Amino acid sequence: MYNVYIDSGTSNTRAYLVKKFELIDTEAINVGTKDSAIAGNNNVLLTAMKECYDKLLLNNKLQEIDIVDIWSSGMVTNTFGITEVEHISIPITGQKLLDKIYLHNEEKIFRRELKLICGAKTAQPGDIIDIENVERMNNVRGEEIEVVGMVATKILPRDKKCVMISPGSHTHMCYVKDGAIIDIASNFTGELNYAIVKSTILGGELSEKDIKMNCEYVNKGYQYLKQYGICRALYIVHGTKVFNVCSDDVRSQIMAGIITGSVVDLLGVKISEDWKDVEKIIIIGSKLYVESYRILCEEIIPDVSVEVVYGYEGKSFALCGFLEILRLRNQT
Ligand SMILES: O=C(O)C(=O)C[C@@H](O)[C@H](O)CO
Repeated sequence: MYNVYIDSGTSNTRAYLVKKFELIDTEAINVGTKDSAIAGNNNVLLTAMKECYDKLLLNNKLQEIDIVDIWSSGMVTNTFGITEVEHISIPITGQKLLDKIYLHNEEKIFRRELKLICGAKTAQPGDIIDIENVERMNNVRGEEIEVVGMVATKILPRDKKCVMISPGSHTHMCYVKDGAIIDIASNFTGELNYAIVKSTILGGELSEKDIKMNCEYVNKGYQYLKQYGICRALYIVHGTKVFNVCSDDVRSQIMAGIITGSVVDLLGVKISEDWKDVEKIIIIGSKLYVESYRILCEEIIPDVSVEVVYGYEGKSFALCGFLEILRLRNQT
């Protein structure tokens, strides 16, 4: 009995073949909802998802009939994903995600039912969101299942109030209490970095690799941000090239300090105003730049312990979250 789980974000898609509760195989592709938003329709995303799915079947000598269910989480429920499904309101637990699974009959490419795991929002049912209050709204699609995985694996201890930070195309900070997400703060980060790298003069001045972060340069970027604001801070990065003061690697670390600094500054404000009882900050990610979050959390919020985790027993936290959903379903 096999399930396929497809975790698809803004920029990437990962598909997992699961037998009972065991991971059998995985496939990934650099296509996400951003690509359907740019294309103006979701064919590119669905085709990429199906390509991963077909490879899993082919590589494991399986047929369509062997797959009991196909599940998907992340940006697939965004307007530009598979089909738009409203977020679920906080508080969010694994059980709530399971209870609200959305069944979607995908007729274009998969031609079968998909079980969609919904995202989460801070707005409550019935809230009217307008230009006056939208700044107080936050939402995730994909990070909620990662939190479920982190709670299930005890990386987020149930008896501690934690902030989970998931750096990515967008960086969300989820405030987790008693194993449930009770608040979120959302930021536009990786996509900003990508746009700067792809479409500005800085593109030719920054390192193309994911490089090791050094606190001296990350802190420098943060200081520029604080002192001058984002526009001048970015110009200073350009200035280091004009006046030939440092290498592309150093510039990239300064740049990380600027973008990450803007997020961690917000975290500092949230902790001093709303999330006062936070005991631990846990950052997840597999790339080296994620260290910039640890460096700046230690700098800006020195009283709260911070840890970077890269997954659990070789599994992504989204997969751990999905396995937890399967377990919860088995119990009912
Ligand atoms: O809810 C949406 O539609 C989003 O755009 C959420 C997005 O920021 C993801 O959480 C990124 O991982």
